Parts: sequence; C-alpha cells; structure tokens
Amino acid sequence: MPPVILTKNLTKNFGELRAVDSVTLSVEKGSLFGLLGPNGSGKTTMIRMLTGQMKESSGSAEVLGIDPAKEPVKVRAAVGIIPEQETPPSFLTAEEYLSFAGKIRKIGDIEEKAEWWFDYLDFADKKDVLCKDLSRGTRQKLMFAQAFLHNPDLALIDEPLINLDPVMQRKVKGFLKDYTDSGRTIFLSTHILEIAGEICTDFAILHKGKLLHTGKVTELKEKDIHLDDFFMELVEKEIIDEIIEGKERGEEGIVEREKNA
Ligand SMILES: Nc1ncnc2c1ncn2[C@@H]1O[C@H](COP(=O)(O)OP(=O)(O)OP(=O)(O)O)[C@@H](O)[C@H]1O
Repeated sequence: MPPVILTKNLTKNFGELRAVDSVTLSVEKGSLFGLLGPNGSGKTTMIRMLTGQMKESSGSAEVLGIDPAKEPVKVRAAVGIIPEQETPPSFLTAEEYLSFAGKIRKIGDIEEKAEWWFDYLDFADKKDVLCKDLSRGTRQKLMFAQAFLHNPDLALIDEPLINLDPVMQRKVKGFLKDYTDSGRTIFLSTHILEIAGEICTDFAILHKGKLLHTGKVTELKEKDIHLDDFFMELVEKEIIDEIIEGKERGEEGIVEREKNA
C-alpha cells in the first residue's frame, strides 16, 4: 500500500534561513504520526507545504497521491487541517462557522454533524457566541471540529491540544486513537512529548529543519526508552555537536586570521 504522505528531500528556504532541510519521510495509512521538534525546527513549515499553503524550494511531496504544490485546492479538499494557532473568523458564531465549513466541504447533514461535535466536545452552550468572544480552548475545540467534519482519510493537525484542559485532552486523545484504529491517518505536530509518547504509533524528530530520527514508538517501548528521554538526548547531542563544530570553525578562523596577519 502506498504511503499516505511521502516527502523526498523536501526543503524550504526563507532567504538565508533553511527552515526545512532535505526531509525524506513516509507516513503509512492508519498511523498516528507525531512530528516533534523544538521551537522553530520547521514543523509548521512542513505542514504548510504538505497542505499546499506554501510551495517547497526544492524536493517533492505527495499527500494522498496528490502533489500539494501542483494541486493545493485538491489536497485541502481531501484532508482535514488544524493550522497552528489559527482562530475561526471573529464575525461568525461557532454554529455559523461550522455551517460555513460544511458548505465549503459540501456536507449535506451539516446541522446534525455540528450538533454531534458541540455535544462531543461539550460546548453546545457556546454555539451562538461570536468566535471572537470564545475562550482560547473553545476556539480550539471549534477548529478541531471543522477539521474532522468530513471524516477525512488524513488530518494534519498542528498543536491541537495545547489550550485544552486535561479532561478535554483525554477525550481528544481517545478520539485520535480511535480515528487511526479505524484505518485513517493523523499527522500531528506537537511539543507535548508525553502526549506523543502516549498516543503516537510513529514519530519523527526535526531539529533546525533537519530530520534527526524517524521510527516507531513501540521500538522505543520495547527497549524501555521514554520518548521524551530519547528526544532530549538526541536534540541535546545535536546542540553539543553544533557548539563543538562552531568552536572548531571559530578556532580555524582565528588560525586563518593569524596566518594572514
Ligand atoms: N513565512 C516565513 N518567513 C520567514 N521565516 C519563516 C516563515 N515561517 C517560518 N519561518 C522561520 O522558519 C523556521 C521554522 O519555523 P516553523 O514555524 O516551521 O517552526 P516550528 O517547529 O513550527 O516552531 P514552533 O514549535 O515554535 O511553532 C523558524 O526559524 C521561523 O522563524
């Protein structure tokens, strides 16, 4: 079976900065894939490229067999997306927003589906409130609901749990696990390593745009290694290597300068 997501040497430059650096990875159908990495490591940029919101500088990507750079509308119609820290339009109520999302996605029974989400995520009392007046957590619930309204085969979700309380986090974690158990795929970017270790089947670690590791969570569990310890060790090693490399470069620079003096 072909992978749901496949990237080959996917790269994104912003001027001098290489935000994503030649990333090659594959995500299998039915996996709950965690994209992990420190601040600024390129997770959001990856998701933006995979959902056709941003074109790569080089390399390629395929999402559900579609090239997101060539057919961004097709890819966005097929997948569910929760963009990072995005909020729903301020001038619509929660209910209007889901109805709007349902119309774009041509969902026939949108009222029924929206009702289900309001009940499931426990915010039916907020459906007539303008999005601008919703709490951050409730806005996040709304963004979560819009991503899954059309039961997509793949959802790419950027930090979907960060503003939710522990009860709601547990519910959403359960939802994501059940979703992938039924054969659909989740590509989740998160800082919360505990959650990733708990629910993800597969993971990748990015650091400064580079893919440091990709593998299965069970492989770590079999070796009795916690994902957060594995992550810390790998990222810390990378940082130490960079310091050593930087020092060596600096020293060489001094030697060169001395030679030229
Ligand atoms: N549109 C842009 N223009 C210029 N630089 C950008 C742009 N978008 C992202 N970057 C830079 O690219 C790098 C990667 O950013 P990105 O948002 O992908 O990281 P991230 O892993 O999602 O970070 P965080 O965990 O903090 O959300 C950062 O250095 C960021 O400043």
